[in-house]
Amino acid sequence: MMTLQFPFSRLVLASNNAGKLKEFSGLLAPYGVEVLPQAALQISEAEEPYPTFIENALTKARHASRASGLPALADDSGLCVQALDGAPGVYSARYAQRAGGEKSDTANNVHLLAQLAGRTDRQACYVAVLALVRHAEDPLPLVAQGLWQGEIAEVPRGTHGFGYDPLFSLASEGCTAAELEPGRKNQISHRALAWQQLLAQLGQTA
Ligand SMILES: O=P(O)(O)OP(=O)(O)OP(=O)(O)OC[C@H]1O[C@@H](n2cnc3c(O)ncnc32)[C@H](O)[C@@H]1O
Ligand SMILES: [Mg+2]
Repeated sequence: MMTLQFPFSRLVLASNNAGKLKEFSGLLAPYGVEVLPQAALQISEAEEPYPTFIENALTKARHASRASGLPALADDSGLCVQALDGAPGVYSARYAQRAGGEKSDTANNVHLLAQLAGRTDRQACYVAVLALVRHAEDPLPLVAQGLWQGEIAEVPRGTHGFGYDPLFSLASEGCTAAELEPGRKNQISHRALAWQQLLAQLGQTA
């Protein structure tokens, strides 16, 4: 295990997604940094109005840092499906809601399957963009991205993970992301890859 000195001992995790929080607690565990989910500090959810992951990630990080006075790490992520011209993309959390349905993982999965009905071209990519700001006005945030290629299954399988994981099928693993052990997902996911990129940058700047 690489030992690494963080330039700070505490940070706010600028997310309200329980699945992400669980994955980040695993990813950050070895580094001895105290991680505070923003809800624990009564920080409101930031607006995510932008068309790119990076803009939304930075906005979430700055919002949490401004409210807490602490460094903040944000993740803006989503699923990009080739046959749907990259949708749901930055709207992944709000996919069914934007079509008049409810805001839930189940509704999003049902909507995605409906959009792909009859399609055999089912390639997709998970994207995660991380932004780490040392303070709210940080002019030089650390930014990293990770991509994870898969295919959208015909039926959901598996109970681990969150979001679109039951539909995200991995040829190399022979299962969906929701059938992977959480530790395995945290080695190979878009979020894990982005985190490794961020760590490399921290190594350079610490
Ligand atoms: O903004 P925060 O508070 O972090 O939580 P969120 O769920 O709204 O997060 P995003 O705005 O980044 O939307 C990302 C959506 O993309 C999907 N997603 C991202 N990463 C995923 C993963 O590892 N597994 C399954 N679905 C994922 C899932 O539907 C998320 O709700
Ligand atoms: Mg969000």
